[in-house]
Amino acid sequence: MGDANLLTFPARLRAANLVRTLVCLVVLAVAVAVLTLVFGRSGERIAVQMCVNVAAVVALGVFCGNTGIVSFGHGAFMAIGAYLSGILTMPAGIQRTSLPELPAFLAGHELSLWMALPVVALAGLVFAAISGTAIARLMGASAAIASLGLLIITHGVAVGAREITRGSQTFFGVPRVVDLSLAFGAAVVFILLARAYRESPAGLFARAARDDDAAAAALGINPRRTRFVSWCLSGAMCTVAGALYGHMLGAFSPASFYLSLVFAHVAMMIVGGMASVGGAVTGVIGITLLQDGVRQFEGGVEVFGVALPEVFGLTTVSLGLAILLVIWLRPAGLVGRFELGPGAGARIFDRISRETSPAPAPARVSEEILQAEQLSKSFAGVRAVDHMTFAAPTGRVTGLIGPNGAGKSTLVNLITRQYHADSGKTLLSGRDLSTVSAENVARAGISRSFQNLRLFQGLTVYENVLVSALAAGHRGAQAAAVALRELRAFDLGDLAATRADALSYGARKRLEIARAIAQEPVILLLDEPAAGMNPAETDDLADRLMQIRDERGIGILLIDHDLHFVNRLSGWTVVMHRGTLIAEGAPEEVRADPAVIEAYIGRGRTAAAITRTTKEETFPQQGVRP
Ligand SMILES: Nc1ncnc2c1ncn2[C@@H]1O[C@H](COP(=O)(O)OP(=O)(O)OP(=O)(O)O)[C@@H](O)[C@H]1O
Repeated sequence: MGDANLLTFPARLRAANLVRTLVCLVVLAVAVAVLTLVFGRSGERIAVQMCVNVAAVVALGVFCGNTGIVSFGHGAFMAIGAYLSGILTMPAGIQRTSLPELPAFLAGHELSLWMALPVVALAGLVFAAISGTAIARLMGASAAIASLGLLIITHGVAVGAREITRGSQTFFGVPRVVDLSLAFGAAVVFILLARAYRESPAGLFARAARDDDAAAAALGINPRRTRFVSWCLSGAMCTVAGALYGHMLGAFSPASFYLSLVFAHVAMMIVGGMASVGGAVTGVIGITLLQDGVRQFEGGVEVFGVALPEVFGLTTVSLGLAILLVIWLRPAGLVGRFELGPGAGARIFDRISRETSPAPAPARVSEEILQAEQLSKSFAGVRAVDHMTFAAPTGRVTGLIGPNGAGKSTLVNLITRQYHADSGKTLLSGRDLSTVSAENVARAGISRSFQNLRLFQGLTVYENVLVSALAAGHRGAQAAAVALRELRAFDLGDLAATRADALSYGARKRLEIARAIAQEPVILLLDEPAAGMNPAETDDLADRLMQIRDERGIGILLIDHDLHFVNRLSGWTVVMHRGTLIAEGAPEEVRADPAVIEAYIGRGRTAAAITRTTKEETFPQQGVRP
């Protein structure tokens, strides 16, 4: 990508996102049109149900797609929406007979659906905020199981609260006011909302934390908060979808929102592809057509004169088979991670693209100093860091070297609070960072790269850097401009639209540093940035880092096994061995220090050997730890 292309990239990305949204809407409109035009009244009924399901599954995807956690709890929100809206809109006469013991504050409102929906959404939001405080603390399978627990509890309460829900009996008298235009309109609004959230800073933070919790925290993003926000929005939307579902059915019971509905919705989301809104839409359309097609056969039909028997449960079995097949053949779902690329968007929307100029280099940082004081950390008897004290000021590259297992990475993890120190302190210009969270260390101005690459694999190169600029507090065009500046600084412009997991190793390394720098840190911690690079790439990286240090005045703590690389950059070298500081000083002094020579090479070798030594000679055992 040339410079001109890079400059229009943010605008083209916005255009591509607009195209993706339009594609979702057009696909849904075509499916609705085909159903109603080809199958008449029965097709219209299916289309209404399909649109309500699109709303529900898109709402479910707001949490699942952005956080990567499968939730089963959304049936609970739908039940709350359906019952609350049913009670608020029910004609008073019917309510008196069907719910004679309804608490007074709920009785006799007779609201229109439009008046009831905001109340329902608010109730969903409150319920989501309460349940979300627990669920957002969890990840993966634990969060999924907790959401299932929420569904089971809510179902139990719905069955038990007879005076409000009629228990397990049918709850009737809910005005059936959801027609095709309302259902389609709701689906459109939900798709727009979900797309807008996905591309917003909050949505991008959630997707970054989904891909790598620790790396997101190292940028100052609070992963729990991203899950909480996604859960709340998704919960409120699901409650509204539940209200629409209730007003579509007119009569329902707690079982209507229990396992079979939840299973169907999760199946739709997984079959279409959990990672995108388009996946949710595709899944609902595909499964709806499949279910309605199969249902024709469930009661027994005659095909070419052959009478097929009645097969009870055929629809559920076919749904299960569809899931198994898709998971087997396309684990990421039908739509998968495929999304219309920015290139295609650019062709359509080039004329509306506005150029973004890369941000100028930030002002030089003020003088600050990072200090570690007596930091210690043990792992099951291994003293990884032992009373380490050193300082890394701004405007200088401080080299941190030592043989394998010396404790360098552990030290960095202690500074960034990924590990908690057993004792000792970290101070940034006197401010104690030893008790703050990893996010707050990042916000204080310390950013890092990881020894074992931790990129946001599902995001593009541009998004990886953009998320860092957004986390640093930039917004809109300014965030885009900062991202462009760092992409240029690390020669990643050509790869802006490429997903991080498709990059070469050298480009991944550069991207991780570009992402850390986009945070505009005061101190940058680089853990083996040149590992795996060839000599030309290493030299190139050294040039880029020196330019950044000189232009911005930031301090760099540089760990690497390539001593030529470290010596070229650093003005001060700190040497660790077995968790302790064994030497520090100007690089040439340190090179001649007998303790350093002994730690690295053993007795009997000369200082000159260190300078001559290539990293392969010195560190034959250097490996990559998971
Ligand atoms: N999470 C962990 N759990 C248990 N032991 C650990 C952990 N992290 C580090 N260690 C141990 O602490 C010691 C120091 O490891 P560390 O990775 O900090 O060294 P290093 O100097 O960065 O090594 P290298 O140059 O090989 O990356 C080693 O003995 C290592 O096995």
